[in-house]
Amino acid sequence: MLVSLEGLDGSGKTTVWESLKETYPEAVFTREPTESWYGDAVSRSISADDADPLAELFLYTADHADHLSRVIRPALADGDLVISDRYSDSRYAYQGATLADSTIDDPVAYVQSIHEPFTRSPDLTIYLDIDPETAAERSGKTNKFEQSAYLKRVQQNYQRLIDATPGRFVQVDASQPPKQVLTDVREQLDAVL
Ligand SMILES: Nc1ncnc2c1ncn2[C@@H]1O[C@H](COP(=O)(O)OP(=O)(O)O)[C@@H](O)[C@H]1O
Ligand SMILES: Cc1cn([C@H]2C[C@H](O)[C@@H](COP(=O)(O)OP(=O)(O)O)O2)c(=O)[nH]c1=O
Repeated sequence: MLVSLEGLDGSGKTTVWESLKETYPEAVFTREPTESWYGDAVSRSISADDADPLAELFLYTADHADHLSRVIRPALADGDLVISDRYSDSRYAYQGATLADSTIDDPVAYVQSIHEPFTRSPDLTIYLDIDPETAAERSGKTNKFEQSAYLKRVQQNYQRLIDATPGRFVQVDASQPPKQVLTDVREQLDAVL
């Protein structure tokens, strides 16, 4: 089973993901961007304020393709539980926002369309729900994605994804104290496992 954790920067995904390692020690814990050289290229792009948004989309997508073939598909073939800190919805929501002012009519649909022939959808996506202002504060506004106006667009895109496939998502109130967020996530996971 493939479970993804999604949400705005600062929503607490990594905090939850780290804690889940104790709860599910047998699971495969992974993340996007990955730690491969494709992930390194993505990190360089994140730090570049003038990165071309379309070039950046393809860097993230290359990292995802490698992640799928090297980590996700083999782990699922072995019957493992896979828990990924960010996955394809991050591309739909974030690059859907960076491409909003481009010549592409419907960037979210476009980004989905380039994934559709090869990706593997998560079985469950836990969305850590937080308002963009709190998200920007918590994440420290250190990169170009961590600004509240941009995160507002990203949030709208996530909402669109949730509305399109409500059965795949569970939402957790990420404004709660960390302990309660973790309890809610564990409850949701235990219910499906
Ligand atoms: N529920 C929470 N309430 C308050 N602060 C939190 C909560 N969860 C995480 N944080 C803090 O917010 C910051 C970002 O958390 P992090 O887990 O890295 O988020 P993300 O991976 O979604 O960007 C960290 O300083 C973390 O300690
Ligand atoms: C995976 C992914 C991340 N991102 C962005 C979100 C983050 O701002 C940045 C790095 O992701 P990440 O390291 O998960 O940041 P955080 O822990 O703060 O959420 O890359 C995308 O724009 N598209 C993607 O496909």
